[in-house]
Amino acid sequence: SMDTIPRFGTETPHEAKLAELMDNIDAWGLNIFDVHNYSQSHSLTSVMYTIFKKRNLIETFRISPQKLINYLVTLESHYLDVPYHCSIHAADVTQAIHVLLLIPSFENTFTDLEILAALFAAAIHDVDHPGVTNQYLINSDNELALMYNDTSVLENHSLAVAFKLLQNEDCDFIENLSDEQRKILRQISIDMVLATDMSKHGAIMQTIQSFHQSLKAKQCKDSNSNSSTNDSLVLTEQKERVQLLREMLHCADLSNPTKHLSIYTQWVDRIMDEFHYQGDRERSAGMPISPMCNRRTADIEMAQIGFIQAIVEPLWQMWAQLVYPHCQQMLDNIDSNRQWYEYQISNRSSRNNTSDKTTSQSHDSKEQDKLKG
Ligand SMILES: COc1ccccc1COc1cc(C2=NN(C3CCCCCC3)C(=O)C2(C)C)ccc1OC
Ligand SMILES: [Zn+2]
Repeated sequence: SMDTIPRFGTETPHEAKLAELMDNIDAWGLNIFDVHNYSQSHSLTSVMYTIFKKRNLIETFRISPQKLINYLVTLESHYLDVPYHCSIHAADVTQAIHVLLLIPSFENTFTDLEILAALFAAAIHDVDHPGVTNQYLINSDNELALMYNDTSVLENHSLAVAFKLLQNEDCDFIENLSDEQRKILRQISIDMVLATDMSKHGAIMQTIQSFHQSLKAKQCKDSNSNSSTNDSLVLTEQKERVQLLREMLHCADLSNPTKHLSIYTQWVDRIMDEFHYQGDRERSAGMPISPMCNRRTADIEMAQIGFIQAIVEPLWQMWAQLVYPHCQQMLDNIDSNRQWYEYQISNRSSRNNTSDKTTSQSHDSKEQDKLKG
């Protein structure tokens, strides 16, 4: 008999709790760590399956639910158990791009196929990530660097692994797409995942500036012509729509500081664990230790303030301008989170001057509770 598919794609004794969490699938404040815990560590499968159902993609593309789940569970199992670049990060980025695609400005912008490709790209973008940077793979003569000639090594590898898994008959959930649709899905996914390579960040920032100016100019012209159009962006060229999707995935990938402090600090702990473990491997291999990867000298708060000021805030400010006022919550969270880290630093110095040494952890958590409000 057709064994029924569980409501969120995977069996869990906490289905009621998971249902409560999934009511927030469209919200920026979804707690992806709770989803991971209540889905028996299947956050990527349950988030993707819930989004596909909600967006009616299973009907639109005549997807076999069982093959979709087979693919998602297999993809999830090919994310490694590393602190940051694990399947929870993929689930987090996938849910983030789903929320960004819901912004009213994009109501009439993307085709169903482009939305399918964007969600697929987010889900696969870091699969089989070994928890070290491209530079480490290059410096350590890793076979992946050899395979991909030192160019976007991790990003090329994740794409290859993700598409390899699709060749499995039981996992080919896009079997009913036409050849043309499969070609477009593959083309958009490759473009978007390769754009998550941080070495491309500068180039993306360059194009965003000029691209958004041309879009705003276009938007004014359109709205003047017929006042009926709401603020939704209509882009005739697929190339332009893919440019937007590329930026959107990059924003989703760099969205940790745009989340509530209690979520953001968990991602900081995870990335520092991953970078420090890389630093340990570099130290024991006698390699130069990458910046911020040396657990003995790392200044976690300074690294976050630098990350926000140099990378995350400028990117999200440019993005928020295009979709104003729909991303103010992200900018507000970035600002309050940066202030919290600045407060930690200022507090650190005064704390060092006091005689009684309150343990930093309990002190911070008390501060954190105060800030939670
Ligand atoms: C430049 O920021 C940092 C440096 C060292 C320690 C910590 C930070 C700030 O914290 C984060 C950093 C990243 C990333 N940093 N980078 C790269 C790494 C190589 C250095 C040059 C460019 C940045 C990435 O590719 C990702 C996106 C994984 C992701 C989440 C973070 O915090 C939640
Ligand atoms: Zn990522």
